[in-house]
Order: sequence, then structure tokens, then C-alpha cells
Amino acid sequence: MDILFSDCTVRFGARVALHPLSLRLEGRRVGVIGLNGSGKTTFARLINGLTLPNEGRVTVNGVDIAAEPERARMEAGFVFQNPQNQLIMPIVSEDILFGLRARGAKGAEAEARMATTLSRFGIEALERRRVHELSGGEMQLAAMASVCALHPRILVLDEPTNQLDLRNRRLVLNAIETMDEDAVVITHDLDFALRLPRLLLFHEGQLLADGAPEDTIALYRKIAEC
Ligand SMILES: Nc1ncnc2c1ncn2[C@@H]1O[C@H](COP(=O)(O)OP(=O)(O)OP(=O)(O)O)[C@@H](O)[C@H]1O
Repeated sequence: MDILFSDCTVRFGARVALHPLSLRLEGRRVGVIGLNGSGKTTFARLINGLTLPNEGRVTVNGVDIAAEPERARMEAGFVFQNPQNQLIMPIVSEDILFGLRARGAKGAEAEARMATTLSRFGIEALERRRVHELSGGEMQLAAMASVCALHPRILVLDEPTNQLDLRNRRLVLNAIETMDEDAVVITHDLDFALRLPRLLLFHEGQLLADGAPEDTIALYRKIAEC
């Protein structure tokens, strides 16, 4: 990935959610931690233009998110914190095909891409299942598959193991660790964060640490105890 934030500020009314940020993200995996409300989701949403900066510029693999939002979304797919907000069709296969058709894939090609993606995530059995009947882990995997079927080069995941039990957590983390796409992962799961090569810490809308996970987590623990 090559994601460049140049002097980006995000405000919601008078509230500054992200103070001026200049940062380059490269490599395969980057993690993001911080207290609730520290700006993690705001930061992540900038990566595929779900949120636009009030000032500054974001480019994703060279694509400016404000100037070319459609292309930016093809570079980076976003998996929401709550997969129920993401899976909009009633059946898993319909949701995946809906996204594929919106991107111009037709008939057998769309079906083949769906089958490959379901198999990649080991969830072929979910193809005809009703979304609202899925378990939390199944829903998370279906949401990831739905985004990955569109072949983004980067996946942005917002707390993908939130509310999952140990077994589903392992399934989802295994999928994240083995997938070909680059990933930016927001997480409160410090055991997982420790396994990432680079970890960012946000606090009150500011990037406070950016480096080895051991160092970032040590600072996070200090902040959390204050
Ligand atoms: N659409 C919005 N309108 C107004 N304020 C917002 C909006 N989105 C976020 N905020 C505010 O911006 C700040 C950062 O929120 P953000 O969702 O980025 O935090 P977060 O670190 O992802 O939190 P959490 O861990 O709870 O998901 C918070 O104070 C939040 O209330």
C-alpha cells in the first residue's frame, strides 16, 4: 500500500476529530489503536473517501480520494465495524453479486468471482444463507468476502473482531493474516495488534505513536491508566 495523508484535518462542526495529520502508510499490514472516540474510525474512513478532509489531501496508491472517489474506492475497500450496516441484501450471494454487478461484472463472470471469494474465506456454505440469520463471525466473514470480491488492493477493517467469540475471532484473524490484500486494521485486540509490523496510536484526534507494536501498546497502556 501507499497511502499519503498531507496536512489532513477533519472537523464535525466545532469538534476537531482529526488534528492536522501528515503520514505515509506503506507495507502490507498497519494496525490502529486508541481509546473510544480518539479518531481511529475518522482516520480510517479518509482512506476510501467515506469521510473527506476539511483541509489537506489523501492519496491512496496515487489516487486522490476527493478528486477521484470512485477510483479511490476501487483501491481501498472498507469493512464496517458492524457488518449489519454493510450487508444490504437479504441473502449472502445476493449481497456479493450486487456489489460485483455495480462494478460491471456480469453473469457467469460475477458468479465465478463470488464462488472464488467464498471459497477463499472458507464460507461456501453461507452462499444461500439469510444475512440476518448468520452468527457474528459468519457475518463478519461474509462482509469481508463481499468487499474482497471487488478486488480492492487494500482492505480497511474497523474492529473486525468486535463482539466475536474466541473461535470466530481466530477464524477472522486467520483470514486477515493470510489474505493477499494489504490491510489497515483498527482494533482493540492487543494480542492481535502485537502481531502487526506497524502500529499507530491515536489520542484525542492526534497521532501519538507510530512504530513497533510493543512501543505503541506501552504508550497506550499509560494513556489508558491516566
Ligand atoms: N459524523 C460525526 N458527527 C459528529 N461527530 C463525529 C462524527 N463522527 C465522529 N465524530 C466524533 O469524532 C470523534 C472521533 O470519533 P471516531 O469515531 O473517529 O473515534 P474512534 O476512535 O473510532 O472511536 P471508537 O473506538 O469508539 O469506535 C468523536 O468525538 C466522535 O464523537
